[in-house]
Amino acid sequence: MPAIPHAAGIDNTIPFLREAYTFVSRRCERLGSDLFTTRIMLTPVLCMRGAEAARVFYDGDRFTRQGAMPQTVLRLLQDKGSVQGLDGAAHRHRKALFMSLMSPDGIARIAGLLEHHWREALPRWTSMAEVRLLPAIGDVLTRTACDWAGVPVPERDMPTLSRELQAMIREAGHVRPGTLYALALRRRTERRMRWLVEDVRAGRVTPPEGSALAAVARHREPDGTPLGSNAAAVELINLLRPVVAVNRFIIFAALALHQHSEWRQRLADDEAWLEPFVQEVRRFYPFFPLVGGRVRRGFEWAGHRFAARDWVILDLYGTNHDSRLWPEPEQFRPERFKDWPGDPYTFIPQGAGDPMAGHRCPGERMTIALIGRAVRLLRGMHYDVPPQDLSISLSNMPAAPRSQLVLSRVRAAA
Ligand code: HEM
Repeated sequence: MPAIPHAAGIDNTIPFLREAYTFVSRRCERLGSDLFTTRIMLTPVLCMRGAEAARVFYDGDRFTRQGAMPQTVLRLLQDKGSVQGLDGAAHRHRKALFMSLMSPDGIARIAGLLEHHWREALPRWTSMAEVRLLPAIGDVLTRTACDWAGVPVPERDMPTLSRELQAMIREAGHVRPGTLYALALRRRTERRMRWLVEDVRAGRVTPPEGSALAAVARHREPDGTPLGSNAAAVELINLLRPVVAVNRFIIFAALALHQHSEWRQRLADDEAWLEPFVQEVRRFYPFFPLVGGRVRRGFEWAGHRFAARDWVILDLYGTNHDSRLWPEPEQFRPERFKDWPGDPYTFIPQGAGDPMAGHRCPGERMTIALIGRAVRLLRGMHYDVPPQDLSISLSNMPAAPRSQLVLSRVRAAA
């Protein structure tokens, strides 16, 4: 069996944290291999990238997410009892709950709610000297997500909830004092959601029919017992938080409209460019750098023996920037998505494979719809982009322009 190359260094934790989005692909290039072994946090890990690696990682039940992420990331992004921690039939049963909420009607409704809350925020933005777009869109999306999910939140609590949800996303890639603060905030959000589920079950709150709150509160485990209220709270947050996280893609879309301004006109001339533009935003800009898994049962692939409990990392960002799959990957070119056949293993910003069967993100169509609606709303606004630091550090997970994209002189189009 040919040996898999080993990356230089006894332990690569510090380079991993420093290089973040480019850690895996740099070493793949250097070693001339799509797989290599190393140590991170003193633990042996196999890193891989590319379409074939994505297929192995996502097809079948080879990998579990249990024990595959640092505790802080796990607690901020998914937490115990969530769909991500389940495997096999139990996972598919819970996943069906998420997929049932992603109907074309449900997605059209959330895009309409985004527009409603965006237009509601616009008069405030026009009265401000400057609007910092990342948190401003985070606030709009918090309202959108709660409305869509049927989660009632008193107006006075909205800013706090928005701060809590945004902190979970911002701190997930770090271990620093802010991370502990975000964890404490998360506990508060979990309590709020647990009480809400208990209120629904006790008949004190009636959720809108067909809403996410109704579906989660009424969900039953495969053995017919109701989902525990802690797990229900975690799953509700698993619907709210990622909707708010779409603010990062929306500011990347705004940045693309600013830096590739010819696309404003092309989008105005032909609406058919909207989806290719959104897809290129999701490919080009950095969001989830990678996903981790642990081998469930031993298997062999590419001449390598994967033993049970082996830790494996799949490079999402590197696969989306693999020049064999995406020629000139560092060019922003929506044209590449014009007649794209939709391969589920080459373009993987939200995971790969079949979302019904594996851990691929259930919210991908929703994400595309939200970014698309936001692009239309941005095109319908006038604003200036004053001088600021728009650079994006690929060492910082999750990435964003350093300035968080500041707009000035915001006004609605005539
Ligand atoms: C902001 C854009 C988003 C990004 C970058 C993103 C990214 C991802 C990725 C990479 C995974 C796969 C993790 C794995 O393989 O273990 C995932 C899973 C997941 N995402 Fe998303 N996501 C986004 C939006 C959404 C939305 C809008 C929702 C729901 C409203 C959502 C809910 C979930 C859930 C529940 C899972 C776990 C699925 C499972 O384990 O089967 N995400 N997401």
